[in-house]
Amino acid sequence: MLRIAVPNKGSLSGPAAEMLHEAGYQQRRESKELRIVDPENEVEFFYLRPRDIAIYVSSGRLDIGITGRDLLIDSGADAEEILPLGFARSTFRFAAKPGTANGIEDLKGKTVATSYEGIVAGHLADSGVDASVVHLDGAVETAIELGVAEVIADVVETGTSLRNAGLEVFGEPIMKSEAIVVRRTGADAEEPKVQQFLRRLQGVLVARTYVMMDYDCRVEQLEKAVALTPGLESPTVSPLHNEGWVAVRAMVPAKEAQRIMDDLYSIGARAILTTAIHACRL
Ligand SMILES: Nc1ncnc2c1ncn2[C@@H]1O[C@H](COP(=O)(O)OP(=O)(O)OP(=O)(O)O)[C@@H](O)[C@H]1O
Ligand SMILES: O=P(O)(O)OC[C@H]1O[C@H](OP(=O)(O)OP(=O)(O)O)[C@H](O)[C@@H]1O
Ligand SMILES: [Mg+2]
Repeated sequence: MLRIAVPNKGSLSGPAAEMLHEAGYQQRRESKELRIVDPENEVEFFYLRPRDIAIYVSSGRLDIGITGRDLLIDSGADAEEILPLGFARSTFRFAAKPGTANGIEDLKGKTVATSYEGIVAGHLADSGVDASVVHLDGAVETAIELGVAEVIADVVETGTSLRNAGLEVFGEPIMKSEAIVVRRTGADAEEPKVQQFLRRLQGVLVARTYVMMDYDCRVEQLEKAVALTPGLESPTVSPLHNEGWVAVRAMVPAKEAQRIMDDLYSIGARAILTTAIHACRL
């Protein structure tokens, strides 16, 4: 049975459970459940704090985990990213009152408050900057107002929390993060049960980002049309009853579907349809 760590709280937990559900796995019905077994799929899910997941996975007691890239790096655990999942996207940045600092070099001798001490201390050391780091559990934006630090380093998504605290980001982004699947460093990623789990999640990612497009076009326009809709392998082309016409079917990125439909129409394609993909194995 594959043992999988899933975030029990915070920004990662809802979207992670939704993705696992879409991938056909049972999920807990009640937010206090700590573990569930899904016997049909031969997996067991452990609901853990997102920050602890890489540590459990690195111990080898759990096979796989879903966490944030920033949390993995912050933990320093012996685990590696094997699949990015495209949700809980954020950047990790320094911020301060306007006019305090323009770049990391201005942090010398200052105090930085953060919940991600591992990332910040590592980044300061790599940059050769000598600054103190104070660890806070959350709501670090308030640390400056209350005099605990001159600078903070925190997760930024929309920037609303920083604006509300009267703070501004400065310097280069320290890192970009999103939800990821982690595995113990050096563990056999080719293991069939692990591969099957990853294929299911990849299927969800593809179903979310692609649509199926069907259209009819004249044989003379086929090469131009196929250049617009190359598909993943190659489009399916079938003859129509009307001679000189073909039907084409290909997967296209959902974000580009409307533009591609306009372009196909302008080269003479007709009966252009898109349909959602519910599940897929590439
Ligand atoms: N506002 C946000 N937008 C996108 N991702 C976020 C946001 N806040 C946190 N994250 C991401 O979520 C992960 C942190 O999860 P965690 O549950 O520890 O914190 P949280 O979502 O801030 O929840 P809480 O602080 O309430 O416990 C990190 O990978 C981080 O990048
Ligand atoms: O750029 P934004 O869209 O405002 O999002 C970023 C904020 O979201 C998270 O905070 P959360 O609400 O989880 O509170 P916390 O600081 O206690 O973790 C994060 O720590 C930032 O404060
Ligand atoms: Mg938070």
